[in-house]
Amino acid sequence: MLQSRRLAKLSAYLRPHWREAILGIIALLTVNGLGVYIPWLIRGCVDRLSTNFDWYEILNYVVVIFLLSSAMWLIRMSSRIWLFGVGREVEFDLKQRIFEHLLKLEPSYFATHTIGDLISRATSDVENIKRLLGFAVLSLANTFFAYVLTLPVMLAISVDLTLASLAVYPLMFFLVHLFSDRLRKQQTVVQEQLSDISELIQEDISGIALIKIYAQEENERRAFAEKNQQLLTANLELAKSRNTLFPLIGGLANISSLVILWLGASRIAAGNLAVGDFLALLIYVERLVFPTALLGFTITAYQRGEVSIDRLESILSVTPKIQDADDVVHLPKTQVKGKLRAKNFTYTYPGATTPALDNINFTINPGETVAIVGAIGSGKSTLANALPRLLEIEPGQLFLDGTDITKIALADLRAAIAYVPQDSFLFSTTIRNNIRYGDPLSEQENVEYVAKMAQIDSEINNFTQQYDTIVGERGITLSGGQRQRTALSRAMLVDAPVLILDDALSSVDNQTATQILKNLSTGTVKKTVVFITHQLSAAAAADRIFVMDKGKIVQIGTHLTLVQKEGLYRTLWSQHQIEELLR
Ligand SMILES: Nc1ncnc2c1ncn2[C@@H]1O[C@H](COP(=O)(O)OP(=O)(O)OP(=O)(O)O)[C@@H](O)[C@H]1O
Repeated sequence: MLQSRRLAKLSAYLRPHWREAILGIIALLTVNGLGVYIPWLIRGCVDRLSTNFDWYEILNYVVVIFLLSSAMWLIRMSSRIWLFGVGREVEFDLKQRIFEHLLKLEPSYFATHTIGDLISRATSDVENIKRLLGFAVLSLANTFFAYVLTLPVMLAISVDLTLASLAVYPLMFFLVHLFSDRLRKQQTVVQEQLSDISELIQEDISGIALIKIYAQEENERRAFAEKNQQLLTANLELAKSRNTLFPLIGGLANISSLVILWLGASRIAAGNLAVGDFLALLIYVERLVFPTALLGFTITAYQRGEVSIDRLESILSVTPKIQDADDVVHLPKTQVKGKLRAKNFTYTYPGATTPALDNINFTINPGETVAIVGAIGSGKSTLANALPRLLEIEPGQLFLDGTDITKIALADLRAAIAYVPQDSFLFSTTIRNNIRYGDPLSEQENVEYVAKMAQIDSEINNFTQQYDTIVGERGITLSGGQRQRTALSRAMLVDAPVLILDDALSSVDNQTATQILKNLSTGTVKKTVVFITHQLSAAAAADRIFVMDKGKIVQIGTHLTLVQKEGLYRTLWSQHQIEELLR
């Protein structure tokens, strides 16, 4: 069952390249046909030697054999180019498919799958499938044709000598069968250990500062040594099985030649076998030795590929949970006014026992700036993630301009809602390209305009390379506040009618944050701004404030009305004032 599913997958990978595959297989068939015909000619030539022969005839044989051998060489080369080419094409397709598929998956998928493991699957597993479809297919087809074409001719020459020479084959196939299960299991372990190591390297490099601060180098070194040791053990086990099986196959295949040599020689001596037949049989058996001995490597390439198919398919078979509904509604950004509404909105994270958001109700009017404040873990980020559907939510709970957001085409919804998350991720490219990420062709004046609105323009101009400064892993490191304001500029450039800032100004001082918020609410067409924050003095400038506690909105009002009332907001405000005084 599993096997047939894998074969179905393999043929699906091959389908777009069937022409090259067929050409390669036909070329292999031709090569093997010639490989059988040439010894047949040699046989005739040798038999002529034992009768009265003329040199002209022998020369003819030599020329024909030379020409056929040259043709065989050319066709074999073409078969390799076609079949290895198919492997490379499939490698290209798979890498592209995996990447595109990963882009479609929801963020929660990446919370449960490590980057190291995904990278290992997209590289070394794809490489194994390339080898399966290049080398293993070529080798299997070659072995198959070698046997199918050679055996009938051998049998035609001598049935009993042929059967005697093949007497060791059942033993050989039995050995292959015996080892194949073990090899496959050992291969799976090696591939899993490889993923584990990639994961560890990736995580340790990302967390290098933490390792140093907590002086955990020795522990991490030990953890790595342990995983590395496990990989070594798994590799050695696999090598032991392979190194037992492969020489055995090669050795047994060679016994066939010895059998022909021994029995054939005694028959020639007895006058029961022509020298030409003997020579042809010897060449034919030799022809079979190489593909048979190669069978071990072919099996390895095949099994590695099989394990890798399973590992890749486990990614490719994941259906994106968040996708366009069947009755999708298109809502172009230019038509969106920016009204947001939540109706009895409840959200529980998968596996959680209590909801992160519990029966939330609100309406945010177009152009309104709403600050969301509350204790840590009260559900603010969950709400911010739910609005652009970064979380999988049930229909009928959240609405944009009166339309259920689960019905709005994802591309339209996300074009209408610009979102700046808590972690302001920047790509390793120039500040300009980071800012115009959502609109790569945007003019410099627009880039500068949004940078001014986000209060980062003057700092960028102080860098020697200004907007051409490279940031991120391959460039300079911006301060937390600079990163946040660059990320905010990026969100502002796409000019979406709704802007969600999830604690996106936490590293910016209160005064600058308040100024930025004011800048956001100016302009001809006012954006709807949802400003999640712990900075209460910046929140105070908002049109309204939602106060959240334990997954619920417990208060709604302006700063002035809320401070006058008994409740969580007043407590938070008092704390904030004390903190400001103590600064
Ligand atoms: N991926 C997740 N899986 C399970 N539970 C989660 C997940 N993310 C958040 N939670 C839980 O949901 C609740 C709300 O979290 P959320 O991040 O929305 O709070 P928040 O108000 O934004 O907090 P903060 O002010 O610290 O950013 C918390 O109890 C949190 O532990």
